[in-house]
Amino acid sequence: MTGQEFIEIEGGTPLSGSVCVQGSKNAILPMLAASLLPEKGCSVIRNVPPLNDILVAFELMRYVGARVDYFPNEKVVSVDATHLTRSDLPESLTCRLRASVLFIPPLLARLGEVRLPSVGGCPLGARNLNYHYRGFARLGAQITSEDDFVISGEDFTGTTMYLDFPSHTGTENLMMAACYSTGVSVIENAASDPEITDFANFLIKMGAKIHGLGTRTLTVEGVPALNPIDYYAMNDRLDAGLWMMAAGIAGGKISIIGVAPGDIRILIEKMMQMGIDIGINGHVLDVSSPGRHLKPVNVLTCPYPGFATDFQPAIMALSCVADGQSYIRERIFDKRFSQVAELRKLGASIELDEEDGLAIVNGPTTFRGADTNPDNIRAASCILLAGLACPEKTIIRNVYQIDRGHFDIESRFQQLGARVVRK
Ligand SMILES: CC(=O)N[C@H]1[C@@H](OP(=O)(O)OP(=O)(O)OC[C@H]2O[C@@H](n3ccc(=O)[nH]c3=O)[C@H](O)[C@@H]2O)O[C@H](CO)[C@@H](O)[C@@H]1O
Ligand SMILES: C=C(OP(=O)(O)O)C(=O)O
Repeated sequence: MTGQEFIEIEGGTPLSGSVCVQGSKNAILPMLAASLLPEKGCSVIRNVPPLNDILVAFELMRYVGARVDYFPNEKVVSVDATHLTRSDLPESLTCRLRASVLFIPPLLARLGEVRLPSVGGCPLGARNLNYHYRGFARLGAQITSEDDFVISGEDFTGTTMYLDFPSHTGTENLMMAACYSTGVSVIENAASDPEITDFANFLIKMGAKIHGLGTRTLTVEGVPALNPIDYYAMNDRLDAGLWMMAAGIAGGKISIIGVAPGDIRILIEKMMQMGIDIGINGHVLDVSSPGRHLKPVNVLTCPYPGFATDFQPAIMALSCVADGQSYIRERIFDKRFSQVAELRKLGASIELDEEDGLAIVNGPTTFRGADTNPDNIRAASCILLAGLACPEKTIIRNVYQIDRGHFDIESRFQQLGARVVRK
C-alpha cells in the first residue's frame, strides 16, 4: 500500500453472485490482546483477515516481546507470549490503532505496568477513555500519569463497576481485567454487542468464568490463570452489512455467505422498510433490490441491539437515492458525520445539524463523479456505496481507511460484477 493508491468506482451496474463475509476485526482485536495473558504456550486464532488494524496489533504484540506468526492464506495467527519483555507501547503504533487500549489488562497482568501514549482510530469526536481508567482504578490499579497514561498494579480485587454509557472496548477491557482479579466483579450497564459475547467465549475457553453473556450485566469470577487456546473468531457483521447495502444501492441480487441474521436484525428491518428484499436462508442472506425508488428511512443510532453507529454512514448513502426525506440521528459519537462533506461532492443534498446529531437527507440524488478523501473506515464504505450508484467515476483516496476494515475490497466487489479497481 502506498499513499498514492486510490480506489476508482464506475457505478451503474447491478450486482450478482455471492460473497463471503470476513472475520470480525472488532472481535479479533481484543482476542489478540488477551492472547498475551497466558504465561506459557501458543494460542491460535482463526478467521483472521489481513486488515491494517490487525497488522498493527501484530506489530504491537511483537514490540512487547510476543512471537506472532500469521498465515494470511489460511487466515490463522499463532501467538506465543511466553517471553514478554516490555510494556511501554510506542506512539508510532498506538496512534494508528484505537484498540491499543485493549493491551492494558494483559500487560498489567504480565508485567505490572503499562505506558500507553495517545491512541488512534477513527476520528469520531471526543472518544474518552475515562470509564476504562476509572474501572482499572476500582480494581486496584494506580494511574501514575494521566498525560502519557502510565498505569500500574497487578494484584487486583474484584469489584462492582458501572459504566455511564455501555462502552464497547470499555466493557471488553474491564471484563478482561476482572478475569484475573481475586474474587467477583460485576460490570453494570455493560455493552452487549455480539463481538463482546464472542470475546467472552474466547476468555471462557481460556478458563475464565463470565456470566450474563449478551446482557447488560456481566459477572466475572476471577481465576488464577488463563490458558492458551485454539479459537475460531466470529464473522464480521459490519462487513456483512456493507455487502447488504451494496446490493441495496446498486440493485441486483446477491447472496451473502456467513451471516448471523440475529446480529443485524435492525439493519435488515430498516433495509426492508426501504423496499429492499432480504431473504434469510440460515446463515446466508439473499438480498435483491431495484437500486432505485427506494423509500426514505429514519435511523437513530443506539448501543446494541439498536441501530449500529458503524452502519450510519453507509445507510446515509442509500438514503441519498431514496425518493424523499430521510432523518438520520447520531447518538453515539459527537462527530460522526464526516461522510456528509464527501457525499456532497457527489451531489448529495444533506442538511446537517451536527450539534443536534441530525442529518436530513433530501433524496433522490443523481450522483455525479467526484474525487473524495474519507477520513474513517465507515465514511469510506459510505462513499464506496454511493460510487456504485454513480454512473460517472468516483475516486476514493486514503485507501488505508478501507483496508483497516475490509479485506481485499476490490476483488470481492469485482466478483459481484461491480467496476471497482485499485490504482
Ligand atoms: C475497535 C472497536 O471495537 N471499535 C468499536 C467500538 O469503539 P469504542 O469501544 O471506542 O466505542 P465506545 O463504545 O467506547 O464509545 C461509545 C461512546 O462512549 C464514550 N465513552 C467511551 C468510553 C469511555 O471511557 N468514555 C466515554 O465517554 C465515547 O466517547 C463514545 O461517545 O465501539 C464503537 C461503538 O459501537 C464502534 O463504532 C467501534 O467500531
Ligand atoms: C470506529 C471503528 O474502529 P476504531 O474504534 O478502531 O476507531 C470502526 O471499526 O468503525
